[in-house]
Amino acid sequence: MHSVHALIAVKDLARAKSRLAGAFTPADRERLVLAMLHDSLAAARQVEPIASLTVVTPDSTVAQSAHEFGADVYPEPPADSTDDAQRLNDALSHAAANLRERLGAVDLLALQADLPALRPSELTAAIEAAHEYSRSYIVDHHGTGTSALLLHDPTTALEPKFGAASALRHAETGAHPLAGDWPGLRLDVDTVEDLRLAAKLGLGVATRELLTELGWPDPDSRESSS
Ligand SMILES: Nc1nc2c(ncn2[C@@H]2O[C@H](COP(=O)(O)OP(=O)(O)OP(=O)(O)O)[C@@H](O)[C@H]2O)c(=O)[nH]1
Ligand SMILES: C=C(OP(=O)(O)O)C(=O)O
Repeated sequence: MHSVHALIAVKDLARAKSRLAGAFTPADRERLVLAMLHDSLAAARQVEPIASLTVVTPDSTVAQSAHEFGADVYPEPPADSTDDAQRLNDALSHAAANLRERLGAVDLLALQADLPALRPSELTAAIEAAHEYSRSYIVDHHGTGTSALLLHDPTTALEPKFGAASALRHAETGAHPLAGDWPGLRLDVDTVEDLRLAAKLGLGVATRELLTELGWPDPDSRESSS
């Protein structure tokens, strides 16, 4: 069984999921970010090859929740850049380098934190498929983003290229796109439409319970989506 160490990045809660600002109050949006993180971690924890789970974040509330959800925390060093994607990629690179300094040239997985419909079986299959390639990635459901980047090469760095058009940027830097019928693994939630799709697919417990408590989706949005 190949083992892999997983990294999950989450930015400051106050700035997170800005594309959901029209649908949720700031406090509810923060709860939703934590619920989706919880479900992503809960699914990842059931994946046998995942030897450790580390949440990379500058936010103390996220860090506390990550500990409660059974993950390790890598406190993000002060940012060198004001560019969001650059900050995210720098944070992941630092955390990846730190893991390899401590543990040797272990296999790595950078996984999105907003995968509330993720199934452990999908991630297990993806990790198995990734063993064929030195660096590989999973294209998101839009076909343009990346829901996970996997590194199985002791001599190469993770070189994360998350952000706009990251699927293309991962391809351009030599990573291999993994093929597989993994709808939950590909469904990163950034918009209300994504959330509806994830609800149709089947949400994890934390996100489902929160949305039920918030009365979401409201009757109007249900009508407009049918
Ligand atoms: N640790 C860390 N995580 C980040 C940073 N920027 C983004 N992320 C995380 O990376 C993932 C993708 O980020 P984005 O798409 O930029 O932000 P988002 O919060 O998902 O959504 P929007 O605000 O709507 O763009 C999310 O899990 C973010 O929390 C950062 O500077 N540091
Ligand atoms: C950062 C990314 O995701 P999103 O902006 O969709 O959360 C990405 O796909 O690289």
